[in-house]
Amino acid sequence: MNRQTLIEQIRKKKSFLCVGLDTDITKIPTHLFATDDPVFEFNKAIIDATKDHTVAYKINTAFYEAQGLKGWISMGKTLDYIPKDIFTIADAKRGDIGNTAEQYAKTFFDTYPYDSVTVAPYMGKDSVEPFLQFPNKWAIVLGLTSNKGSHDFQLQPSGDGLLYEKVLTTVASWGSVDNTMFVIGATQKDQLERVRQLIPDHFLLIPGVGAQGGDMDTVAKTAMNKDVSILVNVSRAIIFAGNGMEFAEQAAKAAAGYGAQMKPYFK
Ligand SMILES: O=C(O)c1cc(=O)[nH]c(=O)n1[C@@H]1O[C@H](COP(=O)(O)O)[C@@H](O)[C@H]1O
Repeated sequence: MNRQTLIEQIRKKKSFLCVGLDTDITKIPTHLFATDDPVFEFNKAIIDATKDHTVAYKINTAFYEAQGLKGWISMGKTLDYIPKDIFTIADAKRGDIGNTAEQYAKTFFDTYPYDSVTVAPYMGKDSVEPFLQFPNKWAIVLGLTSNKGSHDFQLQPSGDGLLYEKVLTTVASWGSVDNTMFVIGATQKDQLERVRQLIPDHFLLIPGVGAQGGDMDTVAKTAMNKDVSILVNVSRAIIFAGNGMEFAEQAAKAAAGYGAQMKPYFK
């Protein structure tokens, strides 16, 4: 999906909600274990319940990889089930030397035809560039993450600024606003303004709202630009809003709640 189409989808739905399908098999409702693929049945119901409010789904591959072959099968079926007009993110946080990175890009752009994949830039340019070679595909590069560990390196001084600032401006020079997004944690509210000074036009994937305590309004007010250019991810607070027979209805309610919070930002 290209930038223009994504922006059109966001404006059409008056939403920048990304639902995270972090499907932890130990947390899905027990009645689903009567089916032959409980993880996929869970995801299918969540997608049906939330798709009207959602412009993107983010599949965190860790929860599927942990299940081995069956997990990869459930992931592939889930990706296939997501409506084609909704942006898809493989949250795989990949990064390696060039020839290996090419295999990762092939995995999440061809074998599993996601629109985008999250990438860790620690290994530098030759580890990110392979993800920038595919038309209408995106590298979503970790910039300033939502976790406490962001203070260990990302928020440390580097040259005349902070390390994450150098990452944003350097990585932004490797690609374009049409194939590079950045992960910026909603919990980093003091840095959001600085982020937009450095990268005013790039799409941002913003996790950390909901279970991690990030604030939707602060994010919207500070990070939205003329093309909106934000995808706010919510995983656990939506997909595990309930845990019984009514889990999908409760997920729908939670997604509608986040959707309602976004509406006022669309004139
Ligand atoms: O790359 C990510 O998606 C990510 C980056 C980051 O800095 N923080 C972060 O929470 N995430 C992911 O975003 C999701 C957040 O999940 P919830 O806290 O349940 O909404 C998880 O899949 C995380 O792996």
